Amino acid sequence: MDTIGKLQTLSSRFPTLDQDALLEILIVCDGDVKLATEMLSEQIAPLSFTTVESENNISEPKKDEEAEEEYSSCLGTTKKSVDIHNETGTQSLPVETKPEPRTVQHKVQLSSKQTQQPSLRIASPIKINDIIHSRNPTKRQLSSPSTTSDETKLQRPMKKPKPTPNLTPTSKTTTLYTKQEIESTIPYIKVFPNFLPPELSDTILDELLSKTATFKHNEFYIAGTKCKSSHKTTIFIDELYKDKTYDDEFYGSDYSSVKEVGRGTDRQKHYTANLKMARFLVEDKVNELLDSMDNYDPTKLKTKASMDDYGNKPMKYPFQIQKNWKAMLCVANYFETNSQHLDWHSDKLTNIGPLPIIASLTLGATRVFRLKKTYDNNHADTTTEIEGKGPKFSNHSTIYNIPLAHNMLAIMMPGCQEEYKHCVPTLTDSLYREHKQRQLKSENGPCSGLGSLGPERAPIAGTKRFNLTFRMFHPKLANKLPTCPKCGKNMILRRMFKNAKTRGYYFWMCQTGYFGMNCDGFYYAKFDKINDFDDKSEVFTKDSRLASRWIADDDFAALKYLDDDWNGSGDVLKDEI
Ligand SMILES: O=C(O)CCC(=O)C(=O)O
Ligand SMILES: [Fe+2]
Repeated sequence: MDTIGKLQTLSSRFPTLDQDALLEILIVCDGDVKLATEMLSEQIAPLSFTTVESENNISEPKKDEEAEEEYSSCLGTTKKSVDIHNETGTQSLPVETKPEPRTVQHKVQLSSKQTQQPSLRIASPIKINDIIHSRNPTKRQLSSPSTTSDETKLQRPMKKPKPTPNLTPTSKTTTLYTKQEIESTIPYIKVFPNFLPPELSDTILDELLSKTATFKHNEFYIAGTKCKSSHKTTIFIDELYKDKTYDDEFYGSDYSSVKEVGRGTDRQKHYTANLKMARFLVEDKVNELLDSMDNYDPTKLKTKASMDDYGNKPMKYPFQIQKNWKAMLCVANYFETNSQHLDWHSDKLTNIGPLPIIASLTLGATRVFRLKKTYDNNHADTTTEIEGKGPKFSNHSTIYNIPLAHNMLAIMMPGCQEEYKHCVPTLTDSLYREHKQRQLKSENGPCSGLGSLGPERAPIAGTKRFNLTFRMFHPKLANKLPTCPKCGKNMILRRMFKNAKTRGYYFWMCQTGYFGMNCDGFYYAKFDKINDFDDKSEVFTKDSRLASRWIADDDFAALKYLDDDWNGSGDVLKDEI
């Protein structure tokens, strides 16, 4: 059965859970529908519940508290339902977290064998209300017919409930509306509303609307199963770089089969004159940001550096591009309808290198861009035991929503791909309603320039939204990637993140291993010369003492282990994949 089929099976069994949540649990269960069903059943098996949603509920505006509740449940659905936890996860403005100033950590180290204690899985029961409130109109179409009636009783096979000795926290959801809120909460994001001259943004939008036929769905693999992305993409590339090798991640996929629909075909376009103009403005903005920081200087580095150690200017990170950032490539995403979405991911580093900058410009309808830390820094225990499957990684970090409006530039700065994952969720009716209400409340207020979901900012586009993601091929990685010492195939670049002891080490793994095949070819990444473009030394090594590591300044769990010895990949592949 393909993944879509598996999702449909799960959806018919658990019609109250949304597609993102089901997909995530399917991934956790390695594509095993039976296991996913068992896990979900364990949580809701003892329950017999009544769904109360009626057709009227979908279109009629709700009272504030109701909308708030549904909105936050809806936003939190992914995490909540995947981890099967029961908190409502509502968190409203103002944002309360203030990030630490960022600093640099660059560590080359030798250490003793790493040991990891798997922890026990602690599950909490689902609350019926959560299930009911997490329902949304989009899921309705995927639900079994019995759920579409006004009042339906769903009876699960009776199973003895498992004792729940401890409640594991769930993800909260917070929506960030203003530049100040966004940038002070997520230090790796910079936003610039109304970025392009208005005529240019409208002209490019027109141009893209006339090119929609060149956008295609991406194909990718989950647990060995071929899937098709819900949204579509196309590629604009600088003529100068059209022959560069780049891997399939630019198509939203890691898998080589996508090459056939991608490189060298009608999906690869040259920048048009207007896009070139936008590109240059984006480059100028990124370089302005880079120029406002000091270049990385290891001599200034202390055990734990902080921005203040260098005066007022923050220092760039060690392996990031230090200057002259170029938007050589633009992967354009196209969301035609509100239900088209992009699942949780971090953009792959293979060609763009460690600590990359990705600048994304939204044109057309406003959609929510969602971010969440890649690991859970508030809970030391990031693994849970899944029966018969060993320890699994879990993450209850806050989910942040950023509504991206027409002509808004969002720059993912160095560290964003390493520390956060992101997605564009389906725009449900409830999510839309909630944002409309907030927009009305804040008209002429501090959020007036931001946060209006839907087509209002660019009526011509209707629900259509384009997102241009500008990227730079890393000069050291664009032409020459390491090949697998075992099978000779290409390798992909990743960073360890699941375990605080090893978090931050970059490594190369055989791309076939990533797709569940046998090859476990592995190198550490060696980036000490990555910004010396004349240097010809390799960017990989077998010697763990030369391995390159970057740890975020607020990652105290990992910083604690900074000086520990660690000498080997050990079970890295098993742990990290
Ligand atoms: O559409 C967006 O805002 C995000 C696009 C994205 O994450 C990607 O292209 O990798
Ligand atoms: Fe992305």
